[in-house]
Amino acid sequence: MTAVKIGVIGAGTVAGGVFHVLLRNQAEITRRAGCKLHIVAVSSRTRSKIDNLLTTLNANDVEVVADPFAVVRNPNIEVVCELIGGTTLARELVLEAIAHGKHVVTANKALLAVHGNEIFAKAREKGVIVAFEAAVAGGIPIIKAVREGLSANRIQWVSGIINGTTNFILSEMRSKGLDFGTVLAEAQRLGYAEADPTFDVEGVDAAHKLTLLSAIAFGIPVQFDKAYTEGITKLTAQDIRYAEELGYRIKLLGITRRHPEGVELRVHPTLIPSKRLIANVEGAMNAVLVKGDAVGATLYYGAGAGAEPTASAVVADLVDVTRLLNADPSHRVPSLAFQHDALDNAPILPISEVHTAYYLRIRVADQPGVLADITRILADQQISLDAVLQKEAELFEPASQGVAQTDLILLTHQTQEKLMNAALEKIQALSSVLAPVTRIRMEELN
Ligand SMILES: NC(=O)c1ccc[n+]([C@@H]2O[C@H](COP(=O)([O-])OP(=O)(O)OC[C@H]3O[C@@H](n4cnc5c(N)ncnc54)[C@H](O)[C@@H]3O)[C@@H](O)[C@H]2O)c1
Ligand SMILES: N[C@@H](CCO)C(=O)O
Ligand code: NA
Repeated sequence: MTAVKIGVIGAGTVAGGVFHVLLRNQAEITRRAGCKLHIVAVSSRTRSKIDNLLTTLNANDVEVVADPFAVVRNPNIEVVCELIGGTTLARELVLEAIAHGKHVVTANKALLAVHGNEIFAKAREKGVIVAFEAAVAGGIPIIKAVREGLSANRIQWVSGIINGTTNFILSEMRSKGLDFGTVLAEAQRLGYAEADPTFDVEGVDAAHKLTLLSAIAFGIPVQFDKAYTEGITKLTAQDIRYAEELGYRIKLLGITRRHPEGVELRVHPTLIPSKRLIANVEGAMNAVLVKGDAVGATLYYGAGAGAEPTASAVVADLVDVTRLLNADPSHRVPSLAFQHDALDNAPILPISEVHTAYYLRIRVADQPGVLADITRILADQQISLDAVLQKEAELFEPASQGVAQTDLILLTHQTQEKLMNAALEKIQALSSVLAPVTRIRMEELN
């Protein structure tokens, strides 16, 4: 075999990166793969941009087609690279490619988090590979690390910054004092954001990736519908500042942890001690901590979004597929790391069952007894405090009759979320509590 024939679907940010990386490093990649990786066709909705790219790269032998089904049904193509995103057309195309006996490489975490069980099952039936390194933490080879490098371990938990857009937004808000909208627009311009950026800022993209990480870490089916998902849109500059004063950074963290009674699967803003390495991951960079019983804690860091970092993972998968083209399917690494008939049916725990510590910001009337009322309610739920901070009193607007108000910041020890919910309901009902209580979860990550 002198070349493996690849069809690319989509001609956006990641596809552009794939063309650049593959053509620039063609000789080096061929030496690794054992034969040339040849893109024979690309499907694009529009012509001018892809034509310009191919001309610039002197890749005039690549056929440009409008219909993506012409790629997946092309008998000449052995590997389909799905880079359009979304879960409807992408699902049809990937299933059609598999039905035609083609291997698939995809960067599409939404597709696999939602339809992964179906897609992996069909791929197994047809004896083809569905590779997805680019779908989680962009260029960081985290899928390979967890699925292959840590296969001796009983993995205890995985926790990570796995959305570049939100990490970029939080970093820029904290360090430059920029507002949310300005930074989001910049993340979109830089090609980090999803086609629908609410997937980024509401934590959905991170939950897609966490679902895949959880599946390969614990050998469970993908269960995105059971993930707890909270984004960064309600975070205020004030909370970012208070956290900083207390020695913490706020990051959008994905956390999946195994317990005897089930698996935690949650994405939410999280206070992390500033001294932790992961708290200092800035911009669109990602970092994933994986704790195994034998290896201990391991940390993987790198670019989580952007054209060429993501292309790095896509092309690595293309090399893997090429090396395995003639291998017996039973010798391949299983899609979800564990043998398909050995998956665990451990339940995903509802967020109300999760144990964590909390940062609470409570806007109160600055009068005697308020703190005592709040701490009594917390004590009634067996919640103990780690720290209390009272900000300087300020005056209400004139309409509020000049009542002094202040922010109480409380850091609690670990408790169960349902106990905290019960306490917060009572705290919120106090007449001295003047605004909705802000609650942000905290993790020590050790
Ligand atoms: N941008 C990143 O940093 C990044 C990183 C990791 C994974 N991903 C994933 O990679 C995939 C592609 O992302 P992107 O950033 O390149 O997106 P993009 O919007 O830049 O590109 C998507 C391409 O698909 C094409 N497309 C969309 N719908 C189509 C349709 N119905 N028919 C034909 N073409 C269609 C678009 O025209 C565009 O060319 C997504 O699944 C995304 O989640 C992106
Ligand atoms: N929108 C995603 C792209 C990488 O998956 C992010 O910002 O992380
Ligand atoms: Na990756």
